[in-house]
Amino acid sequence: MTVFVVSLFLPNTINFELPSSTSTTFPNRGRRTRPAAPKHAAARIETEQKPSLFAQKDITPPQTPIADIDHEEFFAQNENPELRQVFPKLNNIAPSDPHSPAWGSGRLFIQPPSRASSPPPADILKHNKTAEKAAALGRAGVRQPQSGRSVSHDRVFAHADWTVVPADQGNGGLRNAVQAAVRGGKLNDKIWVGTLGMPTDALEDTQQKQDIEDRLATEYDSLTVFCKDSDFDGHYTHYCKQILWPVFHYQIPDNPKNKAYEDHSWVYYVKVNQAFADKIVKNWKRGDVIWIHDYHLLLVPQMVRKKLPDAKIGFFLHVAFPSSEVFRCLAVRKELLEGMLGANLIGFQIHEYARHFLQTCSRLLCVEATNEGVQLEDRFVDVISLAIGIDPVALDMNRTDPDVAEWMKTMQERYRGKKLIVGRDKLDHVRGVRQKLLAYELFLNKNPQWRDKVVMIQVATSTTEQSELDATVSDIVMRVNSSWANLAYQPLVYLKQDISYAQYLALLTVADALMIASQREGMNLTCHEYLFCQDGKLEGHNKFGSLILSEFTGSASVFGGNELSVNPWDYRQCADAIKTALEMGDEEKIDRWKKLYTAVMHHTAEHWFSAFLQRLDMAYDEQHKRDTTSVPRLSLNALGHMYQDSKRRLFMLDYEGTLASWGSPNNIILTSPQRTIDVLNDLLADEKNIVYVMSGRQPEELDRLFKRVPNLGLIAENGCFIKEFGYSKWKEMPDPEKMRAWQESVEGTMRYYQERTPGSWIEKRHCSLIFHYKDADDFESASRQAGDCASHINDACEKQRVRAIPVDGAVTVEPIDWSKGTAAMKIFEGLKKNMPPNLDYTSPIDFLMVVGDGRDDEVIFRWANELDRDGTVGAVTTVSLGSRNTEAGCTLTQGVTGVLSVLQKLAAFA
Ligand SMILES: O=P(O)(O)OC[C@H]1O[C@H](O[C@H]2O[C@H](CO)[C@@H](O)[C@H](O)[C@H]2O)[C@H](O)[C@@H](O)[C@@H]1O
Repeated sequence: MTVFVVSLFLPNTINFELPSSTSTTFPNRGRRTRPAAPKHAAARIETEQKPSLFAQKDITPPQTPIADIDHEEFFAQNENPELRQVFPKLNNIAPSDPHSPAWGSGRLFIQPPSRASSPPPADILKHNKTAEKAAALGRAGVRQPQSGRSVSHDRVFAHADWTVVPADQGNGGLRNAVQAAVRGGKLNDKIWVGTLGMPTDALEDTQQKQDIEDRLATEYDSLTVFCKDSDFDGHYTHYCKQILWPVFHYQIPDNPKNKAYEDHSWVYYVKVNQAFADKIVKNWKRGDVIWIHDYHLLLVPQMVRKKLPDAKIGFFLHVAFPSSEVFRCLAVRKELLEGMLGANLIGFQIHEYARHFLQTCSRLLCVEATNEGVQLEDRFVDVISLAIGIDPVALDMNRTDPDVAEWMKTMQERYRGKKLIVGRDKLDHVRGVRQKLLAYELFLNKNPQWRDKVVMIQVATSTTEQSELDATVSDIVMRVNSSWANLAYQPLVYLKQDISYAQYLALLTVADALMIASQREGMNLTCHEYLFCQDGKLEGHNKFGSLILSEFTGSASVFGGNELSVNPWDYRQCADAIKTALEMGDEEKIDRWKKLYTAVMHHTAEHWFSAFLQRLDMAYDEQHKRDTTSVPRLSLNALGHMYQDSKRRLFMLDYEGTLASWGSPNNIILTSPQRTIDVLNDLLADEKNIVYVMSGRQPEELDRLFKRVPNLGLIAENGCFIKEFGYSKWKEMPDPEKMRAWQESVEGTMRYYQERTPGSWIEKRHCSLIFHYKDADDFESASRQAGDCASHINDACEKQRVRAIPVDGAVTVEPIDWSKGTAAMKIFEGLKKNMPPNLDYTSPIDFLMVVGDGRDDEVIFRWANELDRDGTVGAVTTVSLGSRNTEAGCTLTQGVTGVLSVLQKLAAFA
């Protein structure tokens, strides 16, 4: 079995070697802030290629979860010279949050320039004459020549030498997790699927391109997805960065500059997602696992599902998932949700994002969402939260590099006698660098005693041009320094460029506090790496520094309040937190750090990786068990034998959709077809048979329907009322007072939505309320209202023990504590104690048949299967109609007619 790890960027990219005279003319030749990459490429690849060293050399792999692991013991066990060979060089791994540089812009490597221009405006895209029209308007949309390059010029790349190097963009957390899983023996066979993260039009139709693809496939376990430069630019720079990234991080599009309402770059998002799906489909073999990552590829799960209905697909969202109120601003919200729902398992970093997703599906798609996942018409999609973490083993190795020690020494000398507050963040609005600096300024203003004694070092990496933010931040930096600096002291060191990995580790180790002020962030692994580096293991260090962390990061949910939690919008609170961090006594510092460190060591990258795949296996098996294509057909022959061999039989039969076709819900005088009445009477003619009919309808309706079937047992309103077999009185299961109480409040809410949905109506039953919108004038908008209505009721009514369930064209609100399952249980218990008056023998039930067609029948299938499993009933048959996934033991595809004819045949055996 191979695991396809699908992520926008491959862990490797290409570095070209051009004659120096030529290369200088290419804008992509970036400033080298790190040593030449190829040297490290080889080392990194070695790490990736090696099979589990733990497995090879009898080194004890860390068990997951490793919360209780003793730190000393853990590293002592893994301190092995062999292991060091796996991490021979620093810079083999990057920070877990590496901050990708802008695509196609000045970078570390020599790569072709992009031939993309900005995506054309929406009105241009609608027409075929794109080029002419754009040219006539003199607007972007046709490929414009750009300075420093030309199409013929960049062909030089097609003949240049090249090497594979570790990419400087992408998800470092994911890469480290894959590496840790390989090392830990949890992942034997993997294939990365992704792009090179560089423009590739210049390589079009060349042998070079083929060679690169082949080399990556054979030597680096990587399938390369090639897209046109303009497609990738539209996808990544535009749709991902300008629409999805801000919206997923709550940058609500309420200003005219925001692009969330426009969708011209959507077509590129679709194209790139499709290119990924095609690549996967082409290479997938039965048994392979597909694990797709992050917001760049939200449509891929469904695109793959369309072609490979049986594939095992997982999806993990690394960034935050916003509340439904924010998500609904996206023009293509349904497509995005449906794209994700192509997976078998969807993972989020924390519970809050998973809950938002479930709520959003319920509201916008009007589907049933439970705590476990989303019930679609024909499939269930599991939803979990599982926080990613860092790889302590690799980090431990890498920090012993002499460069780290060197940098630590330099910094200690430079900042002797000063407390250091550090940070490394991407410079965009979401990461809150501005708020952080303002808080620091306030802290210095309020605490003169600290001036001269504290330095904040802020590294700000920039991915896209954010000139306004850039200017604001620079102003603050200047203001702080001009207010409080002197010849020997600079309170704020601001580096608007990335630093080497050695400097990064040194910075985290010598710091007294780390401050993260993200307005939103999926997780934030920088603070995990910081806590790890603060363990005092490096010579001369015994830090246990404080962590000031925005409450809006995923990591805050993992740390359980042991950090100094701040709201980055509350500058006063942030300034106070800085003071607290600097003045905290050792005892409290160590106590907090220990708890935080335990959390870091519990949520490791390796644990995350293997736990997700385990959950995916479980979800897939469970979903497939229920898939009707793998559920056998009912065998009449076997059923007949069981029927004849039994002494006392119980039938539990659903009514609408099973014994009769669905009637109109507002048809007051509902009648049962004669054939149904006859079949039931035939069954009841055999005194060994006890027959119950179950329905969501009210007792009065069922009385009317079955007045010509004496002795029939009835379950009304999905289990809230029972009329026992052979009796004539109904028993109401719930307390009628309680029912009245919740109905009163829920009806008000329902009425609100109903009034806004022309053509909808409310049906009131004794124990349930139903909002019908099947015949609404505008079905689309009605289903949105219905989704909101369901979600509103579910949020408000948990205490009243009722739930709203979206069903086909309606939302049903009913009590949680009563169902067909609870009714069946009660009836069965009763049968053990009391004999129905017309039966004069005492044999226990040895034949049980349950037939149903709806989701509400699943509880009773489950109940009956349990009686089968524990041997309470000798012969149990559970039958589901239709094609929805089910827990029933077998299926019947001929609908109501099929059910009636099977029952008729059984009755004839008497
Ligand atoms: O900038 P992108 O190329 O679009 O990628 C977005 C970010 O992805 C990674 O961060 C996300 O995943 C991390 C690990 O799960 C998580 O800690 C972080 O909160 C997420 O935003 C990557 O680490 C960042 O550098 C990218 O900017």
